[in-house]
Amino acid sequence: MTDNPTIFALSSGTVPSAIGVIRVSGPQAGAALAALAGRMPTARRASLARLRDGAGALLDEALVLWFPGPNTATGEDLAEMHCHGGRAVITAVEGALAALPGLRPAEPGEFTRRAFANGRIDLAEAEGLADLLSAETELARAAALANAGGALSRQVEAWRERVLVLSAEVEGVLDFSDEEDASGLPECFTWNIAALAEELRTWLARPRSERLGEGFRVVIAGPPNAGKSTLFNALVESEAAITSPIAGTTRDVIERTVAIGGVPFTLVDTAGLRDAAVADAIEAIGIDRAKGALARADLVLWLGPEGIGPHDAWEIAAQADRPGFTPKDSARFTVSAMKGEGLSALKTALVDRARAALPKPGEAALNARQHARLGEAAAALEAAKALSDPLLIAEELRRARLAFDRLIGRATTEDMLDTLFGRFCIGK
Ligand SMILES: Nc1nc2c(c(=O)[nH]1)N(C=O)[C@@H](CNc1ccc(C(=O)N[C@@H](CCC(=O)O)C(=O)O)cc1)CN2
Ligand SMILES: Nc1nc2c(ncn2[C@@H]2O[C@H](COP(=O)(O)OP(=O)(O)OP(=O)(O)O)[C@@H](O)[C@H]2O)c(=O)[nH]1
Ligand SMILES: [Mg+2]
Repeated sequence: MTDNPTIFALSSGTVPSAIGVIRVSGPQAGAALAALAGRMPTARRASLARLRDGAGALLDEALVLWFPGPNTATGEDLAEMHCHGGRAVITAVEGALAALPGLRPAEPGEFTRRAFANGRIDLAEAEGLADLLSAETELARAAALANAGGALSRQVEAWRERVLVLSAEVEGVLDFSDEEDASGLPECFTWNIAALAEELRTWLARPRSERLGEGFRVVIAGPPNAGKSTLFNALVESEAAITSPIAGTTRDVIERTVAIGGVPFTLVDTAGLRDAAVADAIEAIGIDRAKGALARADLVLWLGPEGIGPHDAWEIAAQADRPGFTPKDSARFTVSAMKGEGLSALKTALVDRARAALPKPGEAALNARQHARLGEAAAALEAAKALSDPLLIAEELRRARLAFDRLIGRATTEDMLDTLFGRFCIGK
């Protein structure tokens, strides 16, 4: 009981709310529920119960659930109390739980950590869950759910199996290496290693999952008064940037992360680019910052004269509603941010462009940690491919397998787990 305390926490977000779900996980979960509810509810069936503290005082009337382990979300005995979500209600129920022997409040991510410790989920699935909880867009949700549901883990298991088969072949050669007719490894062996390494390289080249949080970076640039901030405001659908007829209004780089068509974007407004000699000192700093932002863009929307923007920028003919506006042949889009004209075509094109650069919907994407481990596996396989000594090949295959194990958390360190589970909120 001391080395495995029973934990409890509010698992349903902020108070006050309509309903506050308090979860209890661990060996004392059943006893705790019985103590508060006055009886042991039927397993896996919702029922209404009066919750009372140790002195018999009524705390709340709540829906309660009892999930006996090990087939539960945490792999332990698990109880839930769906209380009224008022601050005092939650505090009172938590207080009654804390007074019971062997119970303590959960740390951030501790329920998920137990699910991992009990083999209910692996590391890649836990990371998927963390991403799912922080997903802000439809695309991020779909990618995180794929990983949380084990899409990446299953893929890694399949690769690991293939390496195991290859290892067995090498070991076979090693076992018989004393014999005279030891013919070495078959030709298809190297070919199989190469094919696997190639497959890993394809995965490594895919867009990374962090991109889903950061969004596709679109930088709006051009000379002063081109209508950059007005277009920026229209795209982020708020008056985030000041607009005015005075040239040099925007000085700072202004960023907003928004979802357009379920796809995450970071839109960036910049100071108008012009000769630093014409600009005042502050504006000149702004122009420097704008150049910095341009360097980090995934795509530039260029609102300036034809042909002098960044070479792969999209040229935008802005302020199309102005009297005397002359359409430009070179412009990819003609818009009036003020009248809202041409914006939907621009948005559609931006969504298409961003989708190509971001993880595909529902396709398992790699985060930085997973990418590093997979990179190690690929490097080991490429090394194995170049070797002829079976002993050395066996060693490289072991390295590849260790990298896969680390990827899905068969081999982990406490530090790594602290970092991952610290990402979760209390109650998850
Ligand atoms: N009320 C409530 N809602 C919730 C959760 C929760 O813990 N409580 N979850 C918390 O994350 C998520 C659902 N995740 C869950 C994962 C596994 C099991 C579970 O009991 N699994 C068993 C039995 C499955 C079954 O009945 O078919 C198993 O896998 O063996 C429950 C919830 C989201 N919604
Ligand atoms: N008629 C019309 N006026 C526009 C349009 N877009 C911008 N303007 C006007 O043009 C002026 C400059 O617009 P801004 O969006 O501030 O231009 P900017 O490119 O951000 O300028 P700086 O921040 O100084 O570099 C403002 O007076 C806007 O109201 C448009 O689509 N139609
Ligand atoms: Mg501006």
